[in-house]
Amino acid sequence: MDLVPLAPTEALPLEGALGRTLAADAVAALDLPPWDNSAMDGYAVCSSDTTDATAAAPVRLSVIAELPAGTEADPSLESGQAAAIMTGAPMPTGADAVVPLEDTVGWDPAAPTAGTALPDHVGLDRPSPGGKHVRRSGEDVRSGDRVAAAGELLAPHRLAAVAAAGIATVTVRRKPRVAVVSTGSELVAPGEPVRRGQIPDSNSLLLASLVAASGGEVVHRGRVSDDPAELQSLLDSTRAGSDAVVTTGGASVGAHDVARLVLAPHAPGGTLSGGVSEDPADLADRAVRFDRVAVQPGKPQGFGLLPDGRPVWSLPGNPVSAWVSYLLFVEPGLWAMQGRAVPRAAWIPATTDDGWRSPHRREQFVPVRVTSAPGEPLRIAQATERGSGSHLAGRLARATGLARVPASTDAVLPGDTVLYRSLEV
Ligand SMILES: Nc1nc2c(c(=O)[nH]1)N[C@H]1C(S)=C(S)[C@@H](COP(=O)(O)OP(=O)(O)OC[C@H]3O[C@@H](n4cnc5c(N)ncnc54)[C@H](O)[C@@H]3O)O[C@H]1N2
Ligand code: MOO
Repeated sequence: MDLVPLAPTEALPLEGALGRTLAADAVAALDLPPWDNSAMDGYAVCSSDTTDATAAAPVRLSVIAELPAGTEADPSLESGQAAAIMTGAPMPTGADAVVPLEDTVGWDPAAPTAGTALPDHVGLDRPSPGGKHVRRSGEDVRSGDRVAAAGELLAPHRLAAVAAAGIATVTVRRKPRVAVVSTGSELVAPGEPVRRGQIPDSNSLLLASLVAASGGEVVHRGRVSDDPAELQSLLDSTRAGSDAVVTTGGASVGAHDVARLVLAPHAPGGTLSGGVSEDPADLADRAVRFDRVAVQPGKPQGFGLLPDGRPVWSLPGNPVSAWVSYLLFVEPGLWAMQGRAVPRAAWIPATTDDGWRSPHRREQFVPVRVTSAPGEPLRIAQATERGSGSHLAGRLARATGLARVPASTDAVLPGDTVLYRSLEV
């Protein structure tokens, strides 16, 4: 993650900031609430007037005003007086408690409330302590307080909190601009007739959709053949307009594994292997490296910086492998580019209905679906019913998420607890 560059910042109106990450703290422009106000529809009163109220000897207060939400009026209450007040209306000077309508003498739940005349008097049959049903100015947020911190995602509820605090513009990270490329001479556009040897390219749609969900902007989505010149020319043509590149396919050890040949040209078997690197950085830690990582699926992985500085993730071509690899490696990378501090991924315990084998010393990720009814303890079952067969692109549609099995586990048995991440959103 240390290698990925932070996206530049920009100021945005709140309307366009959903899903962005704050690059600077959002600081309240107001006290919240801005003034003491009522938490109930009822009567604003002086609590000292109500101290002796009982059912046998109710207190009678004269009603001097009506205060709807939005009013600027501030009638000064004296002892013996009350003001009808609606939820959210400012407390009148002198009042320190609100008596809900339901707690007033003679209140009839069946009587119409709208359009009725203001009564002259209101009766109270119990004391109402000072502060009761009053929302204090500044009790939520004070002007100058931090409402949301740099690094936090502007999710709908956080965006609303920022708006509530009187802020109109936020400083956020620009969306990382990502080029998504499927590699493979066997790929055709979805819906095109396939001759023997060909398959529809599903990975570029998968990855572009995932990039958008991670807060990135897809500036290019396409496919190239296994001819290294095609991938190289795509890298060149997207250089100016993208901040990162994600490829699938050609990440393994085969003779035509184009991503590895082009992205790691100085590695053994690469297009420039045996030659002398002109750029010492190619040989340093920043260069793109291809490794076998201890996860299933998703073993062959490439990652590093291109000579132009763009991070590139080279994911395996098998569709389930591409999905899992994206979630493990690319999503955190795009979050890091947005300076996002708090990872959103939540893994929760679930009981599995079925069992399957898990590879020794590799953490396993299995497409699963929820089988429990809403409200029941969470249960899951394999979506593909054939382990994590990483080529089962069609059965992926049955999955609602992924289960995660630790590297130390060789077999999952029916009734075992595994970690589950929902991926329906
Ligand atoms: N000798 C070895 N062979 C393989 C190994 C290995 O370690 N040694 N690893 C296997 C594993 S595990 C994986 S995963 C794959 C990854 O290979 P590549 O990244 O080189 O992927 P490809 O060979 O290009 O494709 C694999 C598979 O996926 C299909 N595919 C590719 N792109 C797409 C796409 N855009 N949409 C849908 N399907 C796609 C492709 O047709 C292949 O069937 O390597 C194993 N081999
Ligand atoms: O790693 Mo491969 O992704 O197991 O199928």
